[in-house]
Amino acid sequence: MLQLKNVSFTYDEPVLKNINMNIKPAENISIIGESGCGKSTLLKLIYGLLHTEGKITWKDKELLGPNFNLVPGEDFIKYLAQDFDLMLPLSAADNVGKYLSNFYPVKKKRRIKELLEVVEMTDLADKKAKLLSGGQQQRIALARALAKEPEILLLDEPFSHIDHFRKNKLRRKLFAYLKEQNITCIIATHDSTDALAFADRTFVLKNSKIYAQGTPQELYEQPKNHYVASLFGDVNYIPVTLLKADHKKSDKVVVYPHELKIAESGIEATVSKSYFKGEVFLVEVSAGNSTILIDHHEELIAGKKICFKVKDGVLESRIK
Ligand SMILES: Nc1ncnc2c1ncn2[C@@H]1O[C@H](COP(=O)(O)OP(=O)(O)OP(=O)(O)O)[C@@H](O)[C@H]1O
Repeated sequence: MLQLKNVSFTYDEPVLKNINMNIKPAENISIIGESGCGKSTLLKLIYGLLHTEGKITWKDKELLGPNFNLVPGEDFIKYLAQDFDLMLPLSAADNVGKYLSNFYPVKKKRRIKELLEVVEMTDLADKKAKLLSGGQQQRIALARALAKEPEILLLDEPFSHIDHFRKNKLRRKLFAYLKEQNITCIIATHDSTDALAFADRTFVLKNSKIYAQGTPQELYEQPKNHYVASLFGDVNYIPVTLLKADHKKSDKVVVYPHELKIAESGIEATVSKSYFKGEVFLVEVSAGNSTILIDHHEELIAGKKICFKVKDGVLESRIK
């Protein structure tokens, strides 16, 4: 178990205050939150680059941090920072094998080949790192982080430079590999797909604290509020009275665009814009004083009068 007890950190101002987490071996955790909320700082504290007031333990052994370790960082943890820190004159393969022992050359070669396959870089194994694109460098840095079979892998925005086409396949491959190898992984991310599809649990950071936590499904389906829901993409925050005329309180409710449907009757609205999203159009409408986003199968022209409804069961599950 990786345990964080009252982990706090201050640069000029407090960035993290009393963070508590219990993470099981082989769990995949995502940390999400707006830019500057302290995600990278938390990874640096766990790795041992920064010293914390609180206590961090792995399998009941305290990780003492940089004030006690001559070389900051723990051997059994690999930390992939946002700058990948590759040896640019070396080839992709040599970068992956950089920290592997030369004592068993056949084993080393096999390991490099295996990792290049995980990150789909086999074809570029001999190319110098300085000649690789940003996304290719990032994939090599990922493979290098995995090379010495860490017990814990800390990833800071690991797919930020990788194109969409490759990202989804790479993510599926990487996270399957981590589960297979029982590697505990904590990923700091802006990308809701990392948090939704691949994490066992997600922590939301805000105002220096853990603001919400749960399985991705719990956080998405029952978001604590608009802030948490908006980390997963477009979301509406609608006065309940607009959706339910007999509602007495002045509260608002989170409704995702796919939870609304354009119908023959319902709440009256005027279309202001349609955005092409691939599978659907995101239709922006105004109703009362609210601007609302609705997923719809076809484009609607600005000025068109429509009616919409909330899909069955959504309001009942969100209104307390
Ligand atoms: N070396 C530093 N000295 C002073 N302040 C810092 C330093 N590094 C980070 N900060 C500040 O600490 C806060 C948290 O930074 P951190 O990089 O952990 O956020 P983050 O959530 O990872 O952001 P992003 O998503 O943009 O990478 C920010 O306000 C940042 O400006």
